Amino acid sequence: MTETWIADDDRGVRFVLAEALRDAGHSVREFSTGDAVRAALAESRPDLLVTDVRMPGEDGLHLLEYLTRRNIGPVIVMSAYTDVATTAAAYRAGAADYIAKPFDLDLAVQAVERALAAAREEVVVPPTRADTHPLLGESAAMREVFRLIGRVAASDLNVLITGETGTGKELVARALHDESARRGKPYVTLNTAAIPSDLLESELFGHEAGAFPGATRRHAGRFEQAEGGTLFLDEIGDMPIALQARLQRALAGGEFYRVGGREFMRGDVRIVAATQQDLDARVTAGHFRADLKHHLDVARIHLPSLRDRRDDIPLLAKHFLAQAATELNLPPKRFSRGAMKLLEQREYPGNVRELENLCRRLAVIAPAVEIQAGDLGSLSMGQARGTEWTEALRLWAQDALAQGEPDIHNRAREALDKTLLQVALLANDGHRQNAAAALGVGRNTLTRKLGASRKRRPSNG
Ligand SMILES: Nc1ncnc2c1ncn2[C@@H]1O[C@H](COP(=O)(O)OP(=O)(O)OP(=O)(O)O)[C@@H](O)[C@H]1O
Repeated sequence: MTETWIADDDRGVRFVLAEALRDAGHSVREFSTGDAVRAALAESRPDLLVTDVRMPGEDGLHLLEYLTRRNIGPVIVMSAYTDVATTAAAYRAGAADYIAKPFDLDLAVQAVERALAAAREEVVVPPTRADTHPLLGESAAMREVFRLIGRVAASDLNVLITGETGTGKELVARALHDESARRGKPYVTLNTAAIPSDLLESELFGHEAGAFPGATRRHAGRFEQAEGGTLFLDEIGDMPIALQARLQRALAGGEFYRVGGREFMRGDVRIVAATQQDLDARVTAGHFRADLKHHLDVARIHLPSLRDRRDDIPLLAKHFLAQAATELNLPPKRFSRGAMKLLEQREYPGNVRELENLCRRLAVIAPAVEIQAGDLGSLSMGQARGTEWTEALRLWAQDALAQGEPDIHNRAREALDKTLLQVALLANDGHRQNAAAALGVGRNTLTRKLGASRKRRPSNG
């Protein structure tokens, strides 16, 4: 039987709503304050809570926040205050529905049934594997990573994920959570490098109202939000040393307190941390606490760079190209042999992320169904990475010659002119004189070339 709790200081409201819900087959418990609900939560959990907003002691919105953070619910808020601020605050805090008082009993019971049905649906529909595990790879190095994920996920150990930028550390963290017993509980992330250091502490541990200027309300930190689940700390190597000390104490003692707070909080959170930096070297240099590293680095998963697993490039490239076509609603494309060869040889300082971005751009920019090495070349030029574009040009020419295409030199020159002109005009807001100066050619030359590429276009297309 569904257990529904009602919190309202108005006895009359509690009574009629409880009776209506019992008639509808619910087991109902009634509470006159938010504090009483909190106390009862120590022993059991409701399937659903209906709560008033204004009650003596803890109000309904705080109660709602408390339950949402712990994944208890759904919660329906009812109130005589139907102003936008109160209603919006309730939804923002995770309310499943908002009932205005006085209410129609039948409609209230329907709202309860609806919220319960939606919550059941959320639990029943399992995410497909494709959604949760987009981690691809066939290379020996990646197969070893998959094996490690499987083994480590089943344990409850803290994990340190290492690897260069864009190698998939975040995907691995997510996979560790999804494959663990904590799946279904919160997965919360905090990027240490993306948040100003003076805000990091309250982001991580939360703060009490009035803890510092601007802290108007109590705020739950990521630690609390992740209760029962996984907390992913990205770029942990950048964490300021003072905060490292606090994190270390929280991990060692299993306890922490909010900024400006006195009450110790106990947390059951698994920590997965990631870094692109050599954490051992940072410890030696005195930038990272050895004891904290010891707590985070219980199990380690290292992600190889893309240059160390080039045999994964075709699989990844085809996947990203198809994905971009679907997402951007474009016709599907494929790589020519020359283009794929170039992709496999190219350098990727940004690793898989760079390959992904490149494939997305090709999905948009390449003119034909089959992507040629030349299409890649025109992208590489803009990246100004050494002689990469001449390499692309070389492969394009090889491709074109092998297929017996005529007039190669003219086409290459035209492509070169057109690309340079477009880039220069774009960079100079269409101002021809400035564009010409930037390219190091006279204005007349630019005008002639512009005219030439315009004139040639109809006969080409
Ligand atoms: N093995 C993989 N299979 C499919 N996609 C991948 C793989 N590895 C990385 N990606 C994709 O590459 C991009 C970068 O991955 P992710 O953000 O996980 O890297 P990261 O190592 O956390 O990077 P950073 O250190 O810069 O934060 C994402 O879009 C991700 O989906």
